[in-house]
Amino acid sequence: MTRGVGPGGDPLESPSRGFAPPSGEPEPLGNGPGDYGRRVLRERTPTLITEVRDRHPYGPEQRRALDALLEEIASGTMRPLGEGAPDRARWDHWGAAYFGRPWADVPFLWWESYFYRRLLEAVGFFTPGPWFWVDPFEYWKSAELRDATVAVPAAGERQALLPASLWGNQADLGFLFGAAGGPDASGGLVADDGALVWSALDAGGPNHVGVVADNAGRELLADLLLIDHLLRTGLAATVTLHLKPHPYYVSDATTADLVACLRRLAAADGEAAAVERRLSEAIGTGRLRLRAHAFSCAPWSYHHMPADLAEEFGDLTLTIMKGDLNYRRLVGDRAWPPTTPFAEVTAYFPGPVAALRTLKSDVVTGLDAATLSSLEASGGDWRTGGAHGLIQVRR
Ligand SMILES: O=P(O)(O)OC[C@H]1O[C@](O)(CO)[C@@H](O)[C@@H]1O
Repeated sequence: MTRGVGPGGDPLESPSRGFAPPSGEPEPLGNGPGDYGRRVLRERTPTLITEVRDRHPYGPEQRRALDALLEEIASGTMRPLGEGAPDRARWDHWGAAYFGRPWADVPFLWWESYFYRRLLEAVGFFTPGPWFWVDPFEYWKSAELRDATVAVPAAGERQALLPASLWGNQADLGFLFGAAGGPDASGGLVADDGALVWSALDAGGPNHVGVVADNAGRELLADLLLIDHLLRTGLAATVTLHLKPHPYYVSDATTADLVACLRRLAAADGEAAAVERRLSEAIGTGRLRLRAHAFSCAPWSYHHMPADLAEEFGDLTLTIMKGDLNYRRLVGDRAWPPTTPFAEVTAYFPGPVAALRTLKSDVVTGLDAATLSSLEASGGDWRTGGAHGLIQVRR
C-alpha cells in the first residue's frame, strides 16, 4: 500500500499518487454505447440544467452561463473553471488530462463530479453577490423532506435500521431527472452482509464508527436513526458523519441538510423528537462529529484520498459508505467482473469498511455466481434501476 502527498501545498491528494488499485484492474467506466454514463450525459444532465434554470429567477448572467454549459456538454469541449474560482488551481491540476476534450471522452466518474462543480459556477454559487451560497437543489430537497415520514423503530429492534438506511438510498433526487423516472419496487438484496456489520460492532469496543452520508431527506433521516442507535446503546463511543462541503449530485447531504433533518425530527411526535435532542447533544459534546472534507466532492475514487482522511478512516472500527456514488468511489468506477470479491477491491482501504447501496450504476462487485446468473436471466435493468440493494463489508 503506497500513499502520496498532496500537490503544491494542496491538502488533497494528487490523482497520480495514493493507494494503488489492484493490478490488472479493468478500464474506468465511460460513456460509450451501452454505458450508463452515456445516458446520464445525454439525458439526465441536460434535463437537470434546464430544470435548475426554470425553477429559479436567475438573471441574464446565470441563464447565459447555464445555456453555455448545456451547449458545451452537448457539442463543445470541456473548459476549465473561470478565473477567480476559489478552487481553480486544484481543478486545473486535476483536469489537465481532460480539459479541451469532448465531455464524452472523459471517464464517467470524473466528468459527472466536474459537472456539478460547473453547475455551481454557472449559478454563481461561489461568487459573492445575490446568488452566493444559494443551493440550486434546495427546491427539490425541501420538497422531499416535507413528504418524508419518520418512523423510529421500537427500542431493541435494531435489525430494521440497516435496511432502512440502505433503502433510504432509493431517495436519490437525481432520479427525478432521468428519462425512466425513479425506482419503483424493491428487487431485494443481491448481497447481504448485515449480520457481519453488527458482529463487527458487537465484537468489543470502544467502537468508533464513520458514516459517509449520501442523500439528504429520507436517506439522511434513516442514517440519523442508525447513528442515534449506535450512540444511545454505546455500540459506538463516537460517530463521525461525513457530509458534503457544498451542494453535489442534486440531493447529497450538506450541513444545512443535516440541520433541516434535525428540525424535521424535532417537529415530529414522540420518540423522533427525543432522537433529535440526543443527536444535537452528541454534536455538542463531540460524540457525533461532523466532517465536510473537500475530498468528499472530488472526482476521484478513494484510492486517491488525502493522507488526513486515510488516517481518520484507519482509526475507525468501521466506516459505513452510503449510496451508489460512494460505492463507485470505494471500489473504483471500473468494469469489474461482478464476482470479483468485495474484500479484494477494498483491500486498500485503510480500515474495515461496509457499503450500503441501492444499485444505480454499472459497477458491482462481490456477487456470488448463482445470484449473478439469476440477475442476468431476469433481463431487467438490475444494475442501474435502483430496485436492488446490497450490504457488503470487509473487516
Ligand atoms: O445518490 P447516489 O446513491 O450516490 O446515486 C447517485 C447516482 O446517480 C448518478 O448520479 C446518475 O446520475 C450516478 O452517477 C450516481 O452513482
